[in-house]
Amino acid sequence: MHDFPPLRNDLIIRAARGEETERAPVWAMRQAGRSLPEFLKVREKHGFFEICRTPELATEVTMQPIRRYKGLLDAAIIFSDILVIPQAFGMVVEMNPGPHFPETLDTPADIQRLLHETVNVDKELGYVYEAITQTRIALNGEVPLIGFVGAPWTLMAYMIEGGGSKTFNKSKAWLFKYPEESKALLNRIADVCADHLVGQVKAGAQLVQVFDSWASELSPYDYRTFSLYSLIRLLNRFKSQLNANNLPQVPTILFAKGANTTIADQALSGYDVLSLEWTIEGGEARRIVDEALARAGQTERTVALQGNLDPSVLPAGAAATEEGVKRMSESFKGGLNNKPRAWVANLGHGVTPQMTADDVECFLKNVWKYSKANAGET
Ligand SMILES: Cc1c2[nH]c(c1CCC(=O)O)Cc1[nH]c(c(CCC(=O)O)c1C)Cc1[nH]c(c(CCC(=O)O)c1C)Cc1[nH]c(c(C)c1CCC(=O)O)C2
Repeated sequence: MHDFPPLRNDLIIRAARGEETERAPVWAMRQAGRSLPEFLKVREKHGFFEICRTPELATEVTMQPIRRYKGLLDAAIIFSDILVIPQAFGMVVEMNPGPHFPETLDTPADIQRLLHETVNVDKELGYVYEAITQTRIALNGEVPLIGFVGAPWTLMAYMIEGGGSKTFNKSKAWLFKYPEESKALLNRIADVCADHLVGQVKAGAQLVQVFDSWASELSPYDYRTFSLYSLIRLLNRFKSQLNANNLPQVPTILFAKGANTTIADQALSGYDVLSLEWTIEGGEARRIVDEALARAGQTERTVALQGNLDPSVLPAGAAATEEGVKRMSESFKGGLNNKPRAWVANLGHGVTPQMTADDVECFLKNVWKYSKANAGET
């Protein structure tokens, strides 16, 4: 491990560990990206994956929102993509403008086409670790740095569909026609994802998030059987390798987008924080999580929650954003004396190019205003 400057803001780490905080820590998924004119400027000259693979550029765009929203953000997230894992397996992924795989996995026989049986993450993804180390130096202890990976199911779906999909017909056909081969593929992806997260922690990541963007496509049974099963394998391997390498057990966040019917199962999966889409209220999710923990006898554990304002509220303007943040804060608070407990404020999904930087700043300022203890009380 490198010697980095001491951390001056550990609010998100305390919330992720289940503590009450004086106000809710806040960041925004995709806070770096096309809502920022300074990002678009870098993008004029450099390709998307070129930025990911050039540590100086990745560091620069990771730092852009930290600089712009001076003091308002409680975390940075490393600029990279979930699709670096299929690339590490040897698949070609283009960004034009969405992700596109010229060659997809059509049947289990195609798995042989994956160049690597296992992936040496240091060799294939060392550029991410270099970017993380450079970003930690640039952050100078201002806020923690989040590392991330895609979830095995979401990555498998991309590798089979070749890009986004409305129906997920091809990837679901795999699950139902070739369940054993699908599980084997999910396991293989999970192991590489775990290794990639370990590499990120070794390089300086202080929390990690797993993005299961296509979680809501599966029935509760299939989510448990295929996705959550591989997410638990990923987590167990990650934690045991951190131990084996004398690395800190950093907080883990699971974003199973829209998978609201399996929140109780997610609560028992071992992740420290569950990130929610806007299709469930914070208070309702808290009740489900706490009941699941009580039923399982895990009363000493707290599972924190993250989220979950509908991102579409932001472009609707300052009044709508203030009203949305106020309602969100009321729903997620619940600590003693009206303090936020075990809550990381965020959007329910990422910042989009439809938002301006001012829209995002308005969101952040309102979280500061309404998530404070006693805010909004008369
Ligand atoms: C599904 C997914 C992907 N990538 C990611 C996910 C999970 C989150 C989610 O559900 O949105 C994760 C991701 N992608 C990116 C980050 C960077 C860190 C951050 O959050 O600021 C993160 C955490 C940069 C990016 N990844 C991408 C961009 C925009 C591309 C560009 O600059 O041209 C950025 C800033 C491209 C990308 N990458 C991906 C898609 C579907 C797209 C195109 C969609 C879009 O246009 O927004 C795959």
